[in-house]
Amino acid sequence: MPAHHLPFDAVHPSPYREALARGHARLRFAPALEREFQRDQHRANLAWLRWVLWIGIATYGAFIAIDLLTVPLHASRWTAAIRLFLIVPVLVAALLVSHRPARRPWLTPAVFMAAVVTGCGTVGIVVLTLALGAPVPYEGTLFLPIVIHLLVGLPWRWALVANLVPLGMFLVLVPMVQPDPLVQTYQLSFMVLANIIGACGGYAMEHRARTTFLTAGMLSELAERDGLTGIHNRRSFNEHLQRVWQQAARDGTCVALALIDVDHFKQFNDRHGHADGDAALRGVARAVAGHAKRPLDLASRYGGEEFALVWYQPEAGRLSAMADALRRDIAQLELQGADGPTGTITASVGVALLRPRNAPRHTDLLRAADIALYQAKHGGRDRVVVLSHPDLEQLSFPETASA
Ligand SMILES: Nc1nc2c(ncn2[C@@H]2O[C@H](COP(=O)(O)OP(=O)(O)OP(=O)(O)O)[C@@H](O)[C@H]2O)c(=O)[nH]1
Repeated sequence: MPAHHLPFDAVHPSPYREALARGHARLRFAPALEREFQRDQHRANLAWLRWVLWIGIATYGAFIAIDLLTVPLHASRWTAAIRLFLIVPVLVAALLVSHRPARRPWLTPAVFMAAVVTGCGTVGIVVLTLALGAPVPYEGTLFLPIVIHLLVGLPWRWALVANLVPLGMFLVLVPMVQPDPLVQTYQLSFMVLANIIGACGGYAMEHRARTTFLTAGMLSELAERDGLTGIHNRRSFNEHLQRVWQQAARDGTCVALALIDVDHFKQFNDRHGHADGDAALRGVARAVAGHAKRPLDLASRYGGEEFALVWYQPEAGRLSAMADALRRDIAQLELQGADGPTGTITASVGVALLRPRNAPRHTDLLRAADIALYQAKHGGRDRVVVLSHPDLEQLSFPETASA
C-alpha cells in the first residue's frame, strides 16, 4: 500500500475501531477491551441496579402481607417464609455488595445469585401453593425474565443462565402439580415465551451497549488524536504535559521536552506535492512515536510540520544521544510518495530538560524547548540542541535571542 494511503490505524491502532470492524455478534471483545467494557457498564448501571433491588425488596416484602391476608394460612406461611428468608435476603445482599466499591468484582456474581434465588423462589411459591390446593396467580413469574434480562444490567450470558434455572424448574414441576391440562399448556407456553422475549431484548440491548461503547471510545480517541498522523494532537499534548509536570513536582524529578521541526518542508511540498508531503509527515510521526517508550512519555503533532515529544524522568547524561537517535531515524526514513520514493528529509530537534523545582510552570519547559529548537534551526538545521536548567538562566525568548 502506498504510504500516503496509510490509514489512521497504521500509526495508532485503535482497539475500538478494530472491534467495531470485527463485529460483536457473540457479545465478547478481546480481554483488555472486555474488562474496560464491563467496568464501564458497572459504572453506568449501578444507580439503576440499586433502584431495581430496592423495588424488588419492597415488592416481595409487600407480598408477604398480601399472602398472609389473602392466602389460607397453611399455604401463606410457606410463601411468606420463602419471601422473607430466601428472596429478600439475597436481594439485600446484592444491594450491600453494590454499595461496597471494594466488592465490585463480586457484584455480577451477587446479582446473578439474587436472580437465580428470586426466580427459583418465585417458581417454588407457585408450585407449592398449587400442590397445597391454594394456588397464587403464576403471572408474577412472567415478569422475571423481563426484569433479569432488561433491568439489572447482568451480562447477557449470565442473565440467560439465571433465567434458565427457574425456567427448567417451572417446566419440570408445574406439570406435576397443575391438574388442568389446558391451564398447564398455557402456563408453560407463556413462561417459555416470556423467556424468549427477555432473551431477545437482553441480547439486542447488550449488542447496542457494546456498539455505543466502541463508538464513544473511538470518538474520544479522535478528539485527542491528530487526524493526519494518528498520534496525539496538541490539545492532548498540553493536557499530558500539565499532568506530568505535576507528577514530576510530586516525584521531585525532571521532564524533558523535545520539539522536532521538519527542515525546509515547504520545499519538499513544492517539489513533491501536498499528498506526498502528508505521507512524509506520517513517516515522521511514526519515527517520533517510536521514541515515546515509557508509560508517561508522549509523542504528538504540535502543529504543521512540528512534533513534540515528552520524556518523563530521562537520564540527563543520555538526553543528547536520545534526541540524536530520533534525528537520525527521521533522516533515514525511506519516504514513499504516490509515484515512488520521494527521497529523504531532515529535522531540527530542540530539547529542554527541567525540574518543576527550578521552573514553576509547565509552559517554562515549552518556552525552553522552543529556544533550543530556534538554536538548532539557526545553527544550520539537521541537528540537536539540548538545554537544561543552568543554561536556561542565561537565555531569553527567541524574539530577543541572537541567532
Ligand atoms: N503536506 C503538508 N504540509 C504541511 C502540513 N502542515 C504544514 N505543512 C507545510 O509545512 C511547511 C512549513 O513551512 P515553513 O514554516 O516555512 O518551514 P520549512 O519550510 O520547514 O522551513 P524550516 O522550518 O525553517 O526549515 C508549509 O509549506 C506548510 O504548508 C500538512 O499537514 N501537510
